[in-house]
Formats: sequence, C-alpha cells, structure tokens
Amino acid sequence: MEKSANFLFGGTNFNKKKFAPDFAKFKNRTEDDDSNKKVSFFEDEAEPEQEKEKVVSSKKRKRKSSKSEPVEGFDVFKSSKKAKTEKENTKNEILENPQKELNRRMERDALSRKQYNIHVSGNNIPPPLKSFAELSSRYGCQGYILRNLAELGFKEPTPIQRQAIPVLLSGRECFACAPTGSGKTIAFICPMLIKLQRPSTDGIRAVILSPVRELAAQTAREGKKLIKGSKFHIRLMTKTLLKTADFSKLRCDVLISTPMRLKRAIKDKKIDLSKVEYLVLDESDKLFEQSLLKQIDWVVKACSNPSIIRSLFSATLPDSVEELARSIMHDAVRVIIGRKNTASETVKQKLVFAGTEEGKLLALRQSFAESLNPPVLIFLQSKERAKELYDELKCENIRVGVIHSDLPPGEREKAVDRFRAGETWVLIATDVIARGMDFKGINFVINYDFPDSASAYIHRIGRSGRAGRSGEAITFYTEEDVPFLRNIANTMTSSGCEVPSWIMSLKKKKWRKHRPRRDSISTLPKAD
Ligand SMILES: Nc1ncnc2c1ncn2[C@@H]1O[C@H](COP(=O)(O)OP(=O)(O)OP(=O)(O)O)[C@@H](O)[C@H]1O
Repeated sequence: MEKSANFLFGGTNFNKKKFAPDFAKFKNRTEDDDSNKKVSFFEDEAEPEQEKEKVVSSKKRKRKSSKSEPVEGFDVFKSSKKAKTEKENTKNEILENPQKELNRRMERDALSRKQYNIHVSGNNIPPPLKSFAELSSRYGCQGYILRNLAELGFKEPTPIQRQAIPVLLSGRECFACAPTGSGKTIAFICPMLIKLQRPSTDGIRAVILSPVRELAAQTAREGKKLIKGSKFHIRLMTKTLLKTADFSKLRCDVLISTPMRLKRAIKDKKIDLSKVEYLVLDESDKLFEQSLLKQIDWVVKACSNPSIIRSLFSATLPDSVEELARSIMHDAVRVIIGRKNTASETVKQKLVFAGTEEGKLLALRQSFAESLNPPVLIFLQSKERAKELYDELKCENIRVGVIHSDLPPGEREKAVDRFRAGETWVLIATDVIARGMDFKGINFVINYDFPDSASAYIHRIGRSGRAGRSGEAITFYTEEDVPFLRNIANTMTSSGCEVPSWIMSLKKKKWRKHRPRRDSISTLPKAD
C-alpha cells in the first residue's frame, strides 16, 4: 500500500506544513466570507456548501414565510431556526478545531474506501461518491445524466465509479485499474459529460481512444445511452467519417476512435484537437504496446490544450505502463480497485489438460454435449486456428459464429451483433475481442488455446462474470503449455480459485508471446 494511502488510514500523523494552505481556508473561514463560499477544504466536498446552500434557501424561505402564515403543521421558522443553531454549532466546532474535522472526514473517507476496496495514492484526493445522487448535490450534474443512469438500471456507483468520477471532476489526471466488468466506461464518460456541461460548436472537446474498432463502437453506444435527452454529439470515428467528414463543420463534442484512424485524420490535417479538454485511454496497457505507441504519440501531441485532463483505464496496469503514465501526466491520482492485475472474482476458473489437439476438440465436443450453456465465447491464438475450429463446428447443429482480423469490417460487426442478439450461441474469436467487449450474460469462456500472457488471460475470462454476475472459464492446456501454467496459476489463486499444488510448485516462466506452433485442428479430409 502506498505510504500516502497508509496515511489516509492512519489519520494521526497529519502533516500541518504540507496542508497549511488548506488549513488557512478553515482559519479565516467566516459565514459570509465569499472567498470560502466557492471552495471548501475538500474542493468538491459540498457538505458545508450544501448546508450553506440550504441555509441560503431557508433564508429565502424565511423571507417568503415572514409575509405569509407558516405552513400548516410545519413551522418553517422553527425548523430553520433550530437547524440554523445546529449549523452554527457545527460551524463553530469546525472553526475551533479544523484538525479534528479534517481527521473526521479523512477517517470517513478511508472507511468508505476500505468498504469498496478502493486504494488511492496522490495528493488531495477527493472523497469517494456515496451515491449517484451526489453527482447532483456535490457537482450540480445535469438531470438527464441521473435520469439515464437510473434508466440503465444502475442503482449505485461501482467502486471504480465511486472514486474515479470525483477525481476526474476535481480536474485531476488519473490512472485507474479495476476488474473486468466493473463499470470503467461509465467511470470516464460520466465525469466528462458533467465537466463539458453543455454541447458546443467549438469543435472536439473530448477524445476516447480504444484499441479496437469493436470496443470503440461499443463505447460510443454506451455514451449515447448516457447523453439521451441532451444535445451532445458523440461521434465514432468510422472509415466513412474519416474519409468524408469535414471536421471543421461537424458537430462533435466527444470523439471515440481507434489510434490508427485518429492518427490518420491528424496526419491528413483533417482534424483539430487543440481544444480537447479530456483524453481517455481505455485499455491503456494495450494502447501503450509497441505496435500502437507511435499512434498514441501522435494523438497525445495533437491534444495540445495545456489544461487537458488525461486518464488511463484498464483491468491490467503493468508497472511499466504506470511509469509511462506518470511521465506524461501531471500530479496524477492512482486508483486501484481490489488488487492490481487480478481476474474478476466472479469468474469460476478451471484448467483442463487436453493432451493433444484431437483431445481438445474431443473435450470441447463433450462439454457441448453435456451442457452447452450459451452464450459461449471461445478464444484461439490465431485467426487461422479460429477459422479451422469454425469449419469444424459450423457443420454441427450449434449456432456458431467467428470473428478475427481477416474478416472484412462489415463481417466483424455482423458477427458481434449476431452474438449480442442471440442469433449465434457460440462465438469463436481471436484476442481481437478479448478486451472490453461487454456481452450481456456470457456464461462460459473457453480458452481453447492457452493465452499468451497473464493480462490476456484476465481480459479473456473477463468477458464473463460482468457487472457482478457470475461466470465460468475453462482453459485447455497441452504439454507445450505446461511451463506457462504457473503464470496464470497466480492470477487464478489471487481471484480465489483452487489450483492443484503440483502447478503451484512449478517455476514461473518469463512470459514471452506464448503462441507455440500447434497441430491443425481440422479433422475434415483435406481437399486435394
Ligand atoms: N453502476 C453500475 N451498476 C450496475 N451495472 C453497471 C454499472 N456501471 C456499469 N454497469 C454495467 O456493467 C457492465 C460492465 O461495464 P463496462 O463494460 O464499463 O466494464 P469495464 O470495467 O469497462 O470492463 P472491461 O475491463 O472488460 O472493459 C456493463 O454491462 C454496464 O452496463
């Protein structure tokens, strides 16, 4: 646990020098001092503000009721006088002993973080949200957002939303690691909309980067659900938009894109990102991989607004990416939910020795025969192998689809839509959709081929067990995979799964892209 986070739990070794300016706010705090009206110690903690807000409105109410009779059975005067005295006492208490007040609040926040397994580090971190209602009381968020959150059935914020939203609303940069399926999308879209306040014709003010187009499309869809009832424009950078749009005239508040497409638009000088106030890198560790780094660099440089707020989100955040994040971000807040780089605890995980490729196909057919519990996602290590398995299964009476990067874009989209709509029950895939894709109620993920890294394992199985639902994952392994078992064994045990002791006794092997050459899956007679 970071030292500063320990300090939050301690609450005793409070460093007055370090927080002197904040102390000052309390010292000269007087009831009518306007300079304090806007800013309390906790920038966005509106408790005294709220009380002040209520005091102001009750004063207004008092003015109104001094002319008219008190409301039947409810004497506005008395309650406001009593409430006022109480508030006076609280305020005097705060003035007399800001330290005690400070500690009280910090302990309260530390308890709330402990309850939701929120670990933070950084300076002056705002308290976590207690509820979505606080978005309005603390931040004056527009009504349509609360209505849409309720319409989506979200009763209360998830842990990552509780902490990342206040951090971003307080104008801080942030890198966050939270389990798969824990609501990171809302955690970055919601504060963005609140801070942008209203639609504008000033051009693009927020950018969200996703590593693959399917995830970008999904994020755009989720964002559009949240802006319902407003006049915001959220745009997905499609091939057509890239080719045909005149971005200088296009109404676009939030642009969602893959790095490749956005870099193309920047390079062709078709787009102006100088007014971007928010840049979100979703699945950030994937975006920082060597293959995408150059494109990310183009985007980060094009977003030249000096007061830009950047944030990184992922279920896996290797130390190398953290270091990189710290190097490009300013005074960033680190938010970790649970333990970093662990699989979701809602997914029951199993390892199955399949011996050979024939053994795998047999085991798969057997599990389907016993209990095909769709929807099922099956991951393989390459598009060739995905095609082979698809050819094997498509002749059987299970509705199977396939998605990989060789498919034309339209086909990729159709494969995802058919799976979402339940037209296909089994989707055979490569890692192109291992991250971020949110299919409701995936019961089963099958790693037909062993994942090539611990993070690939976490993201693949994280397609199930989302939003608190339970899920299941089976990972087939053969002799070639045995040396790598230990690497995912830690991920399994840290998310509460049993692993045979012989596997735990294996030596950990340094991960390199583990994609061994495997025998062909196909049992169909080869065409001569
Ligand atoms: N506050 C909430 N309450 C209930 N469900 C929520 C809440 N916020 C988001 N969800 C739902 O949780 C599911 C997962 O959300 P999301 O896709 O944002 O997860 P994620 O953390 O980004 O996952 P991944 O790491 O796989 O990308 C979605 O179906 C979303 O609608």
